[in-house]
Amino acid sequence: MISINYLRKQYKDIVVLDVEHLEIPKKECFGLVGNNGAGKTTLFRIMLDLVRATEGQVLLDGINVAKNEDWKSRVGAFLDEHMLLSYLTPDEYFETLRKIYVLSEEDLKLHLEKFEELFNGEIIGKKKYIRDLSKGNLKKVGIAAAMMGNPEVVMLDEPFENLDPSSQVRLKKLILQEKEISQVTFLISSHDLNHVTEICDRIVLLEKGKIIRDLREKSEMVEELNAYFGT
Ligand SMILES: Nc1ncnc2c1ncn2[C@@H]1O[C@H](COP(=O)(O)OP(=O)(O)OP(=O)(O)O)[C@@H](O)[C@H]1O
Repeated sequence: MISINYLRKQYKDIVVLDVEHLEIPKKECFGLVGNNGAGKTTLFRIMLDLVRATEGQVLLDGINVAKNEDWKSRVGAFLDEHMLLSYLTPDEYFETLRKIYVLSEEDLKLHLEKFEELFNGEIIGKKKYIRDLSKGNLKKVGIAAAMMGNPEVVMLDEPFENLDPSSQVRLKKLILQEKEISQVTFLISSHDLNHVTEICDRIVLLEKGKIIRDLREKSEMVEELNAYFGT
C-alpha cells in the first residue's frame, strides 16, 4: 500500500502540489488526471524520490521513499525518455536490465514475449539505437523496461501519448492482463480520459496541485470527468 501524508511541493513561493492524504491499496489500477501543470508528474517524481517534497512523506508499505532505498527493487517506472540509456539499442538495454534485475535469459525472453504484439516487429533485433527510435517506439521500450523484474508497483506517465491507435489498444490489454496475472499496482497519469476510465479502478483528479475528485464508479468517472474537462 502507498500512503501519502501532508505532501507539499513548493518552487519558491508557488505551491505546485498539496496532497493532504492519499492511500493507494495493493493491486489497484490508479489513474491520475488533470490539466497541464496540475502536478501529476511532480507527484510521480516525488513518489520515486526524483524530487524532494517541501513537506510531508510518501510511504510504500511503511517505507519512507525519501529516507530508505529498500522500495526501489519493488517499483518500476517510466516517466520520460531520460530514464532510458539512449546510446544502447533496445536489445542491449533489456540485456543490461536483465543483469541488474538478476533475471535468467529465459525470464527476459518470456517478459519480452508479452510485448511482442505491442512492439509490432519494430523494437527487437533492429540494431537501432534508442535515441533514434520514434517517440511511440521509445515509449514502448520504456514501458517494457518499467515492467521488468516483477515490480509490485508500476508508474507510467502518459503511457498512451504518441502511441498509434492499435498500440493504444494493445497496451490497454497488456496492462489489464498484467494486473490480473501479476497483481501489479498500476499508477497511470493520462490526458486520455477514455483509456484511463476504461482500465482504472479509480481516478483522482488534480487541480493546481490539489485533489478535487476521487472517483471509483465507472459511470461517475465518465460523467464527472467529461463535465470537468468539457469533453
Ligand atoms: N523545477 C521546477 N521549477 C519550477 N516549477 C516547476 C518545476 N517543475 C515543475 N514545476 C511546476 O510545477 C507545476 C506542476 O507541473 P507538472 O509537470 O507536475 O504538471 P503535470 O500535471 O504533469 O502537467 P502536464 O499535463 O503538462 O504534463 C507546473 O506549474 C510546473 O511549471
